[in-house]
Amino acid sequence: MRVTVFGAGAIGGYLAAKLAISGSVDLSIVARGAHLEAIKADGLRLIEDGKETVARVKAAARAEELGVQDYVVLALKAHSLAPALDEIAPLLGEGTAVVTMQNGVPWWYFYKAGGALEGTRLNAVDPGGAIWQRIGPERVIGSVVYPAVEVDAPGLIRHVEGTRFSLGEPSGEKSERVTGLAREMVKAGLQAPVREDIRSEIWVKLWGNLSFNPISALTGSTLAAIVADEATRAVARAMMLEAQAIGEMLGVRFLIPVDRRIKGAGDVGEHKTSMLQDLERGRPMEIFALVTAVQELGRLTGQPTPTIDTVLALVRRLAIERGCY
Ligand SMILES: NC(=O)C1=CN([C@@H]2O[C@H](COP(=O)(O)OP(=O)(O)OC[C@H]3O[C@@H](n4cnc5c(N)ncnc54)[C@H](OP(=O)(O)O)[C@@H]3O)[C@@H](O)[C@H]2O)C=CC1
Ligand SMILES: CC(C)(CO)C(=O)C(=O)O
Repeated sequence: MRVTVFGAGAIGGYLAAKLAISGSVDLSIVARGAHLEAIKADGLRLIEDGKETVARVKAAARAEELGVQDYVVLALKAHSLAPALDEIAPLLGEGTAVVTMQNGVPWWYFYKAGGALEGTRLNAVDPGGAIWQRIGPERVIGSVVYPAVEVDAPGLIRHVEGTRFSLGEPSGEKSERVTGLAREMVKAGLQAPVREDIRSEIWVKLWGNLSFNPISALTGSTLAAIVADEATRAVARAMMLEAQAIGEMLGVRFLIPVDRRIKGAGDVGEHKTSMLQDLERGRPMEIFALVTAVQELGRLTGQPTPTIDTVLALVRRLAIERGCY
């Protein structure tokens, strides 16, 4: 099985290191800059449970060096996908499956979703429908990524916690391609449950990201602090209820109550969300996939989003001012 991880940063680097150490797939990565140079020189280094392991991986700057794959895992940030389409293309052949590992609303959301919006392209995550057209939603295996991972230095991945990558076909089918990939991930020591309704799980993760991430960026607060403060908790809750109404219009089942989801976020503790970390590092924030796309879904379903609109206006402005938009 030929697998390329495109964008082997924190999440992609973790997945690639685990698969490479397990050794049962023909694994390669596409990376760039100092990170790529370090991996080529010293291997992909993974710190997990306090122990460092070095994974020897085939690493390339250009996909042409690797050729057509059985699976391509897109582990870029959501806003990096469209600019990378030309670079991804050489990896795709007739039967190549593409696993999307971005947080937020995926660009393929309305592929095989059924209902009146079937086939709708989401401008917030796929401007002009270019990703839909160039990659093709029929290749997609969706995922929800739970591990927390960081890149500590070029070539050095630090796993913080969690091993679960839920997988699912947009159609809900338990196809050979999704179960085959799940088997390899499990062999590598990861949890890879195959879901029949991956969209509902995407929404439960998104529920926290669409609210806590921008609020943390705006306030500089950790998850625990946002939840402990009655006023910021109320803002997050209002955003989540607006999102829930949208999701339910789209047939999503929210299997946990909103207050339990809020408590779960608070229990993560003194953790800075990825959006706050990106802001502090001067990197682009995933506003489009986590917030703007939900606003767009609100417009498409006719659901009002007053709190989401307000927080989005503020965080967008902040991102522009700081060069992180
Ligand atoms: N990190 C985490 O703990 C979690 C992350 N996620 C989600 O996973 C996704 C990936 O996040 P994360 O791993 O943190 O992001 P990272 O920024 O760590 O990794 C993305 C990698 O892709 C590289 N990249 C971007 N464009 C290209 C390109 N054209 N060619 C080659 N490499 C490229 C980046 O390089 P460069 O640095 O040079 O831009 C970077 O190394 C996001 O959607 C995030 O929200 C979900 C759960 C947890
Ligand atoms: C920590 C958490 C769960 C915040 O909602 C997250 O996924 C992120 O920081 O992007």
